Amino acid sequence: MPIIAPSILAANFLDLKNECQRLNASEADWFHLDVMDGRFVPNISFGIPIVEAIRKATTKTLDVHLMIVEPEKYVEDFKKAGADSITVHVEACPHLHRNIQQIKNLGIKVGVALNPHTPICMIENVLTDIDMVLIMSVNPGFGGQSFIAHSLIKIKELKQKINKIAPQVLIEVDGGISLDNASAVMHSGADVLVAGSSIFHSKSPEETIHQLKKIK
Ligand SMILES: O=C(CO)[C@H](O)[C@H](O)COP(=O)(O)O
Ligand SMILES: [Fe+2]
Repeated sequence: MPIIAPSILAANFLDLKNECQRLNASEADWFHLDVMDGRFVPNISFGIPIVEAIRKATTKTLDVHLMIVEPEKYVEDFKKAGADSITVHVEACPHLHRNIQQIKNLGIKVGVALNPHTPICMIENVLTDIDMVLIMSVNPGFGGQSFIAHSLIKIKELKQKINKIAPQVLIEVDGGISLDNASAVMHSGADVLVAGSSIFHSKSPEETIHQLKKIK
């Protein structure tokens, strides 16, 4: 059964309290929070105050996806704001091993994200140090983009590697996930499905989450 992580980026920001309450009452497992800085990615989303506010609105896991440069300057603040896990991008971290240790020392889970063009081998030497790998199945920066088909090959390759050396590491897939492709993503080896538009822009987000949850 997949872990379902709705991406708040696609929620109605004017009615965030209600959106959180709906997710609380749904089968959603995690809240996925996309933080964008306008430097690592060509878009700015939200930051620490929103994470803090959402923390007050749910007891579910807050899965913070940092699409920012120099994450080491902010991870402590995101932990204080209520993050249960922080994922940083390998492309934004020239000292990735150090960044991972810093997040682990905060006592929360740590993930590493890979852009669509970044090969799996870039994280091979830290796989045993982390809790999760996030495979970006769109170019980061925006919700509502189309799933990049090559991601399936990448998920399979990562799954094989993880099975061999770090079977406890979760594979999270993020970008363009819908009821049409979620089954293929799961069969390729995913554990966590992030979905923004396909949940929040559907007729019934609760029902879409329920259908995603049923995927084997
Ligand atoms: O990290 C992200 C974008 O950079 C988002 O999590 C992702 O795009 C989810 O939105 P959607 O399901 O609409 O593609
Ligand atoms: Fe994300």
